[in-house]
Amino acid sequence: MTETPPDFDDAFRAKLDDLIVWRRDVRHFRTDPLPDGVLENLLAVADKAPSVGLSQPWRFVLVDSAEARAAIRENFAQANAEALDGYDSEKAALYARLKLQGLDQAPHQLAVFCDPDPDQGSGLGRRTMPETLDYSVVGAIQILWLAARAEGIGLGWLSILDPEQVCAALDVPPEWRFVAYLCIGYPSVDSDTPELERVGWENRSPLSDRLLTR
Ligand SMILES: Cc1cc2c(cc1C)N(C[C@H](O)[C@H](O)[C@H](O)COP(=O)(O)O)c1[nH]c(=O)[nH]c(=O)c1N2
Repeated sequence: MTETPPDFDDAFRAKLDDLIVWRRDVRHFRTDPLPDGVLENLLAVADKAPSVGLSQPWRFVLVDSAEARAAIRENFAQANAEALDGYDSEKAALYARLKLQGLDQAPHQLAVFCDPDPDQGSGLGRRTMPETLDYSVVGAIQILWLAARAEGIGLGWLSILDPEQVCAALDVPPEWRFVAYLCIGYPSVDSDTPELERVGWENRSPLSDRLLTR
């Protein structure tokens, strides 16, 4: 343990802002795998994320088998078809054209779960808000996302899935809660603008829409 922090100067802060601006949800990947050990190093970085009561409730499952990946693809196809049914006219036509996953190209795929009652942390900080465990898992994913982008590696979050089917397909402990399915690899497209904005699905709104003062 050391008490003397590194010097985070203006140049660092400018680069950090670039990293945050260029972090993208990636759906288009090159198929070449990451060099050995790179993904494990990124997970070790994500493992330093803050967590309620220092409980580290995230559970990572590397999805490598063709059988498991096929089950996820089938799950997505079903969930995406049902999602499409929820739109009509032009929005449905646009939704049908969206690419919302990188399952066919991403060389690495990671399912992320939350342990809903980890011994670690002894319950600290979560009695009134047990959902802070899931919040902690999402925080670890955000750190993984930025750490990957800093290496020029893309990450795409896929949630258009039936969570129970994901748990069954990956044969995880029944109490684990599914949080995210992540496609990881080198992006074949880079942009400082979200894809949903580029294709005309949605635009970002000003922060003032979300900021209240009391
Ligand atoms: C919890 C959660 C869940 C999802 C997403 C994100 C998050 C945070 N996103 C990505 C999302 O569409 C993307 O973050 C926004 O469009 C903003 O784009 P950038 O991430 O800035 O590129 C996402 N993208 C996608 O193509 N399929 C999906 O199922 C999901 N699901």
